[in-house]
Amino acid sequence: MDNSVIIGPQALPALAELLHRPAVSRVFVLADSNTARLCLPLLENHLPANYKLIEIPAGEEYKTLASCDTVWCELTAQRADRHAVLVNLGGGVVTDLGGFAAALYKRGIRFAQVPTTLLAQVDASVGGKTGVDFQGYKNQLGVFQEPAGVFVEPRFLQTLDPRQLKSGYAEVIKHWLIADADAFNINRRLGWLTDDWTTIIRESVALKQRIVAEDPLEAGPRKLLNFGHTVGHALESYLLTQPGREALHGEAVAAGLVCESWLSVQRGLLSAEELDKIETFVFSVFNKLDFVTLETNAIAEFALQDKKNAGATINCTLLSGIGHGVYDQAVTVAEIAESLRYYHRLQA
Ligand SMILES: NC(=O)c1ccc[n+]([C@@H]2O[C@H](COP(=O)([O-])OP(=O)(O)OC[C@H]3O[C@@H](n4cnc5c(N)ncnc54)[C@H](O)[C@@H]3O)[C@@H](O)[C@H]2O)c1
Ligand SMILES: O=C(O)C(=O)C[C@@H](O)[C@H](O)[C@H](O)COP(=O)(O)O
Ligand SMILES: [Zn+2]
Repeated sequence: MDNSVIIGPQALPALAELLHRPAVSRVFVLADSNTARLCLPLLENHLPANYKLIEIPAGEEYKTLASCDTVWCELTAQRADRHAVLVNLGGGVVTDLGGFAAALYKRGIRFAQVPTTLLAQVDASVGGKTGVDFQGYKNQLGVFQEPAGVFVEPRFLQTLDPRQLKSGYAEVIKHWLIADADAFNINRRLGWLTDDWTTIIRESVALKQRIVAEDPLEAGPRKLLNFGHTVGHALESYLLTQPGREALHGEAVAAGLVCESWLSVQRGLLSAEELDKIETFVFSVFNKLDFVTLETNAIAEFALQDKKNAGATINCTLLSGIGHGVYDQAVTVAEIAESLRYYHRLQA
C-alpha cells in the first residue's frame, strides 16, 4: 500500500484519481454528523456519483465497537467486496475508527484518510495507528494499518471551532518538544495563531513521518510520539467517566506535556528553565484542566493500561531537553499522581 500524504489544493483531486480507478468496485464515505454537513460538500465533487455515505454521531464517546458495527452492517447490506474503498472524512475519531473498521471488514479493504481537524491533519491520519476505545481505555482495540493515502485539504479547517483548533495544536507542540527545539522556540515567541496552517501541517507531518518510518510498530523510537500521553490519556479517560467534565484529546495531552516535563525535571533530565518555557507556552494556549487533588490517584491508575507498559512497569516518554525525547523511562503511579498535583498547584 502507498502511505503517501498529499497536502494542499492537489489533495482532493489526487483522491479522486484513486477512487475512479477501475480496480475500485465501490466507494463508501464515513463521516460524523458534523463532517457530513460541513465537510462533505467540499469533497463531494471528487467522489464517484454512486458513493454511499455512512454516518456516525460526533464525539469521542462514539469511538466504539458499536459505531464499527454501524459501518460493518452498512458495508454488508451494500454487499461491499474487497475492492471497495472506505473514505474517512473527519477528525481523529473518524480516521481512527474508519481505519480500524476497514482493516477488519473481510480481513481488510483499502481506506483513504481525509482529515478535517488540525489534530487529524498533523497527527491522527498519519502513521497507521487505528482503533477504538474499550471499557473506558483509550484505543484499547486497534491495529497498525496504513491507508491507501492521506489527503489533507487545509481549507476544511475554516469551519473548525477555535477550541478544536487548539486541541490539534497540542500535538504540534508535542512534535516540537520531542524533535525540533528551533521550531519550539520560534513558535513560542510567535504565539499559536497563524494564517499559514499549511506550513505547520507540512512540517508536523514530515516530523511524524520520519519517526514512524524508523519504527512503524512502536517497538522503540515511535514511543517518542507518545510524549504527554501517559498522563494525557489517563486524564482524558478519567474525565470521560465524569459527565460534563470531558476534555478534548489535545487538551488532555497539553496537560500531559506539562506533567511529563515536570517528571523529566524530577529525573534530572530537563532543567527548571526549560520546564518554565514549556509551561508558559502551553498555558498561553490552554486553560488548566479542572480536577481536585483527591482525584489524582484515580486518574494516575489509568496509566496502568498504557500500551507502552511492560508488565507492571509504566514506561513513559520524557524529555532530556527541549527537542529531545527519551522513551522507556519507568515511572510509578505515585509519581504520576505527584505530577498531577504539581499541575494542579500551578497558577495558569
Ligand atoms: N491514530 C493516531 O495516531 C492519533 C493521533 C492523535 C489523536 N488520535 C485520536 O484522535 C481523536 C481526536 O481527534 P479530533 O480532535 O480530530 O476529534 P474528533 O474527530 O472528535 O473531531 C472533533 C470535533 O470536530 C468536528 N469536526 C471535524 N472536522 C470539522 C470541520 N472541518 N469543521 C467543523 N467541525 C469539524 C467533529 O465532528 C467533532 O465534533 C482521539 O480519539 C485521539 O485518540 C489518534
Ligand atoms: O502515532 C503515534 O504513535 C502516537 O502515539 C500519536 C498520538 O498522538 C496518538 O494520540 C495515538 O493515538 C496514541 O496511541 P496509543 O498507542 O497511546 O493509543
Ligand atoms: Zn495524541
